[in-house]
Amino acid sequence: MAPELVPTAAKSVTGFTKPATIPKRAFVTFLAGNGDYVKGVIGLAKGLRKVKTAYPLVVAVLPDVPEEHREMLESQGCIVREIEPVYPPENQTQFAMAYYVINYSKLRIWEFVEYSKMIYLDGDIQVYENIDHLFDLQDGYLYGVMDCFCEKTWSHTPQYKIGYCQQCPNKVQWPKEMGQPPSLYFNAGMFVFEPSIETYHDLLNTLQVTPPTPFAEQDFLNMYFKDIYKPIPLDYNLVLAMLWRHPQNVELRKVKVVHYCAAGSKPWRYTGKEENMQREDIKMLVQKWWDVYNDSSLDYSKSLNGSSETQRNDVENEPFVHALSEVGHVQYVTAPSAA
Ligand SMILES: O=c1ccn([C@@H]2O[C@H](COP(=O)(O)OP(=O)(O)O)[C@@H](O)[C@H]2O)c(=O)[nH]1
Ligand SMILES: OC[C@H]1O[C@H](O[C@@H]2[C@@H](O)[C@H](O)[C@@H](O)[C@H](O)[C@@H]2O)[C@H](O)[C@@H](O)[C@H]1O
Ligand SMILES: [Mn+2]
Repeated sequence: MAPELVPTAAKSVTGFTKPATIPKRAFVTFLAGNGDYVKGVIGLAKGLRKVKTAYPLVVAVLPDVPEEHREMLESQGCIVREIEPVYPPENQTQFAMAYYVINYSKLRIWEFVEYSKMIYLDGDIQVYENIDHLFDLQDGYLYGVMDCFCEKTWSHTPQYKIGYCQQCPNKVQWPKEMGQPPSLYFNAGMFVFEPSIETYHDLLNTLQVTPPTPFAEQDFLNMYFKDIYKPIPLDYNLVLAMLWRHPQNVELRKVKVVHYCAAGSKPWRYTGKEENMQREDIKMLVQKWWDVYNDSSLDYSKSLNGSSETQRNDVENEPFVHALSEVGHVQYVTAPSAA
């Protein structure tokens, strides 16, 4: 039985004691529809448990996610939060994928202000090594991994047309007559951010006056956060196309997070028929995803050894303890457990 941790209240400058404000952190993902993406989110929940994260996974669900799927997520220890859809202004845009229009609803996560810092992860992402340290990145910035412009999905862009990609900026020089090269651009399948009501309202207001573009909310987020976006290494969000577009940039053994976004690579839909899907590295990564998804020892109820009540308290305490230690000036004293 873990020793009871008795946090002493933080001493404030006025000498009055007040409960330490506990900065809460969480991972957050997004789920829409009644289809098979719920498998992606369940896999993500089990993967985060396997790497022993100290933080919970919040799932922002659209109203069309059925009760059965919500219960499956709760039984895997997820915190399910219903959000209202967000639609872009009336438009004739041809999105790179027609369903991208629902991805604007991701913007609702800026409203989750009970959390001081969150890491957003798409449902088609898996975490294979602990990335909790990303929560300690300096506040005031949005962190994400630079995307690649070389897939056909980018064929509508000037950079694709001239063969320019930020992943190899020296291969094709950006022609002066085309003005400035594109700003650094992150893949919106994974990013570290700080929820904020002011930012949330400004995002929604700005969206309503911003003509939609092919990569939907990903384009919009890159435009909105252009001045505070900071790139982090691709080990934190391997966009699979990097394996064949920029293999020189990838050291697979160092990769901590894999993003199954290449056409045909969603593990729960994998047939191996699409281009690049017969590659040995793709087959290995798809199998790796299934190994986590099928590992019953990672199920929420089974991962709590001892009495689930006691262990659940410890599990629930972990973020609490972690958060307390974050606050820095809080000293806590271990005391013999009551039992
Ligand atoms: O039918 C859908 C389509 C998308 N999504 C969510 O929206 C994210 C972004 O879509 P997707 O990952 O398919 O885009 P990609 O990264 O492949 O471009 C997914 O990961 C899911 O979290 C969903 O829940 N249901
Ligand atoms: O709604 C737009 C989506 O745009 C991004 O996916 C793209 C992007 O990664 C391209 O670079 C790839 O070529 C493409 O395959 C992939 O689908 C995000 O992963 C997703 O979360 C979401 O924001
Ligand atoms: Mn994705």
